[in-house]
Amino acid sequence: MPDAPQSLRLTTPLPLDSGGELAAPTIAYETYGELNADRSNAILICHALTGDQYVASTHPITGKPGWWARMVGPGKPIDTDRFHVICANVIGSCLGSTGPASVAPDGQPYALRFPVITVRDMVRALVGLLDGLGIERLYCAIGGSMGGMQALSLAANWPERAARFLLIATTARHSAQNIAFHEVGRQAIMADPRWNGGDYYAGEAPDAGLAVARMAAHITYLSEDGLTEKFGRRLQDRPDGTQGAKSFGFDADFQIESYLRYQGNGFTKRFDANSYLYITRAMDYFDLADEHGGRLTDAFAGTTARFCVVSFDSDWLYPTSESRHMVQALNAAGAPVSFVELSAPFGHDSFLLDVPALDRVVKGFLE
Ligand SMILES: CC(=O)SCCNC(=O)CCNC(=O)[C@H](O)C(C)(C)COP(=O)(O)OP(=O)(O)OC[C@H]1O[C@@H](n2cnc3c(N)ncnc32)[C@H](O)[C@@H]1OP(=O)(O)O
Ligand SMILES: N[C@@H](CCO)C(=O)O
Repeated sequence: MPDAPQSLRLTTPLPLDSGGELAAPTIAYETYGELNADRSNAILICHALTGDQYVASTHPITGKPGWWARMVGPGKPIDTDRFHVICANVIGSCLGSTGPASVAPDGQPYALRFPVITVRDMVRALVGLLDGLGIERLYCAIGGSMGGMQALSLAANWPERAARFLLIATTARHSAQNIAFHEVGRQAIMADPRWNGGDYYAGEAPDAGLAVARMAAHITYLSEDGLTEKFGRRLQDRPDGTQGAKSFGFDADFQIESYLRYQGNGFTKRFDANSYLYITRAMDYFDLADEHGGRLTDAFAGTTARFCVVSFDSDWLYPTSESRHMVQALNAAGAPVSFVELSAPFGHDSFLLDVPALDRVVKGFLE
């Protein structure tokens, strides 16, 4: 079991890549397992776009198990009998860390007055959290998807803060295709009249736009084979009990339509539309080579850490070629790095699902 929900307020303003700063942001986090006497067994898990700090504990809104409960816990690949696990909600999000829905110093929600942040800004806040917790050097920093971007950013900008980095289903640079999908989602939110220029906290939220954004994004987290296997062209049972019949209208005739509507609507219950805008923007801006003078290798110059890079053969969002690119850069920087492409049918979200080979890789790397 985790400790009670925890948060830490940074005591100084957080400088941002945009040139601005965030006044004393709050970082909400969860911990699992005991920190040992010499503080050498801490693992930081960084979450993906819509993830949160509830990595292995019940989500306070959905009531569902933590998003990596299969991976984190006593005797699990990230073994909390051995490691002290920390997982924090990124700034810009909406599960307790400071974000656009938070109250600004003037007493009103930030909304679009919240500054545009980068992945490096998120990590700067995480480093502030580690400082506050008195953890100088992590045993390992781990992340999938945007979590992997954070781990990469930590490796590049604060290399002394971790001895190992485990990067899963991620990339060192957001591609044009990924920026394009994010832009579709943002436009769906902004086209919802309830979005109201981001100023909706006193009224109804732009759930219709946010649901469409999630539906479009969710497709990118899956794979064609996975969709065919799970739904194919099968028809959805209708609310009136009719089975296997087309409506000759625009109901959710196909199971995949029904599924996407369900995922889209469910998402609006646990996520803030403005946070979605800010976090997707941070991901789009992520380009580690560009941050380090144009050569990815230079981002890792002088690192003494060990790296493990994992990709999935069905992930077309962050394909294996992007992982290879990271591995080549790490090799060129002289870093010890192991790399594996795992076979799994679930697309990008494979890192969240039942892929026993991933469990073995994670456990093996931590040993
Ligand atoms: C670090 C992080 O990334 S944290 C964020 C990760 N979490 C999320 O993304 C949460 C939302 N996403 C999901 O649930 C993702 O699909 C996953 C990857 C996490 C889970 O995948 P799976 O276990 O394969 O579940 P699946 O995608 O099939 O969804 C199951 C749900 O869809 C519903 N569903 C399945 N078929 C249909 C259908 N035809 N019509 C309507 N609903 C359907 C199921 O009833 C189930 O509902 P429930 O979640 O309320 O129990
Ligand atoms: N499905 C996960 C991973 C996206 O990269 C999320 O919603 O955060």
